[in-house]
Amino acid sequence: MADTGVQARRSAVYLLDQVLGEEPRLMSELLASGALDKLPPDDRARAQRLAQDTLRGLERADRLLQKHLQKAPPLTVRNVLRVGTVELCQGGAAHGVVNTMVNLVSQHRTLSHLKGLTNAVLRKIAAQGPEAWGALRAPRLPKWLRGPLAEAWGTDAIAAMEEAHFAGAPLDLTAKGNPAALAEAVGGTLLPTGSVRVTDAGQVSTMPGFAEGDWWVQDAAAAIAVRVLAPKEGETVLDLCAAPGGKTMQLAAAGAVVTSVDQSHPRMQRVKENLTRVGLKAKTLTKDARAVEGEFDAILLDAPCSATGTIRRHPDLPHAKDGSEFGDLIELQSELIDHAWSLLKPGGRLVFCTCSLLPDEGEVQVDEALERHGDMTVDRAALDVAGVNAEWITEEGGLRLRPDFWADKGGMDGFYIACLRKG
Ligand SMILES: C[S@@+](CC[C@H](N)C(=O)[O-])C[C@H]1O[C@@H](n2cnc3c(N)ncnc32)[C@H](O)[C@@H]1O
Repeated sequence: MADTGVQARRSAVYLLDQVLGEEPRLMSELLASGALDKLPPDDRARAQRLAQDTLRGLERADRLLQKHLQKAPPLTVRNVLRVGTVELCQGGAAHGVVNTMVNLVSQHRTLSHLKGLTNAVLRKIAAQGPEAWGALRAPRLPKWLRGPLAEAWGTDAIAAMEEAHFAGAPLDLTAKGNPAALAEAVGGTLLPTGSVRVTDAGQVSTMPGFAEGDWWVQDAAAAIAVRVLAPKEGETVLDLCAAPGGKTMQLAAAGAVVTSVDQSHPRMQRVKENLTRVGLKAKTLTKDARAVEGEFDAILLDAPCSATGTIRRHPDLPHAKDGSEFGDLIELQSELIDHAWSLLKPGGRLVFCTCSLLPDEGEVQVDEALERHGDMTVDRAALDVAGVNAEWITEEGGLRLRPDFWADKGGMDGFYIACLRKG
């Protein structure tokens, strides 16, 4: 009889081979290019979860494994051992995990000779690993990222962020209507900022209200940007870099007349699908944000960035990236701010945000934009939003959100948000 866990584990190992390979790929890219499309939905979800759990616990797994390995086996076998170790240390049944992992290696075209090693190592892990696991530190970020973050926030803060990354993220929802009613319907908690948090959520599309379009998935920190912009009924609002459309939907739900722009065709398609599902309207444009014309009452710019604030959800990022493309992103962010500024009516407001933990993509961008634009001021009053803690407000008047904030509630994505007023 086929063990459904075999397919999911083989696919988890495949994902890890790609993320940790010589030409590292992001999991989101792999999934978008159909890497798991042949799997049934349950296996697909399980493969993703196993790969993500393994990436979150990679340092711990490697520490345990190194005691039992004289030299590093080929990457695929190392990843089989890593997935097995994480499963065993998180309470997986020893017999099932070890047998499946040994089978994966024995069925491999070129690595089958390593099945004995796989068996021996995982049996030792099954005996000693689970106890040792809990005593190990939360895995550290790689040096290329830990260095600049420690410089910006201090080593204690980085350690707290690493704890948050290791803990992963619950599911946050934004209600189209009443958030308290949504919290009750889905068995979630209403967060101070109005998002609804669900722990141990199952498949999103089977949750109450999904088919009816009552809500969409959106991290609580990401949802704050639109609350800072505070759209009013009938205002013209431009949402730049909008896909997959979480903020477009918030703006449209508030009654604004929304123009939603993203340069990616497939991602814009998702904005349209999302709007249809929730029954909201926005004008959608697929183009470079720097080519948009017109004049708007308010603009939201959720600029492309390092995404270092989303590591709780994307534990592949620190492994698949090395920071080399961040310089180009930082330059693009200032070009986007400048163009957005040219589209804003006098008296209008631009909310600039990034899901980044790097000040160069947040605080520094705003400081520099203020130097370039004599008619730009920071609107501190806009940060007076329910649930926003005064300690999160920065010197220049933006909001610095970090994954270690709300630790007792399950954390939040790292974000930077500032409201800039024209004239
Ligand atoms: C952080 S995501 C946006 C998330 C979105 N605002 C939401 O709330 O769902 C950044 C987006 O910027 C888009 N993008 C990157 N460069 C762009 C450009 N020059 N013009 C327009 N969109 C761009 C990417 O395709 C991506 O969808």
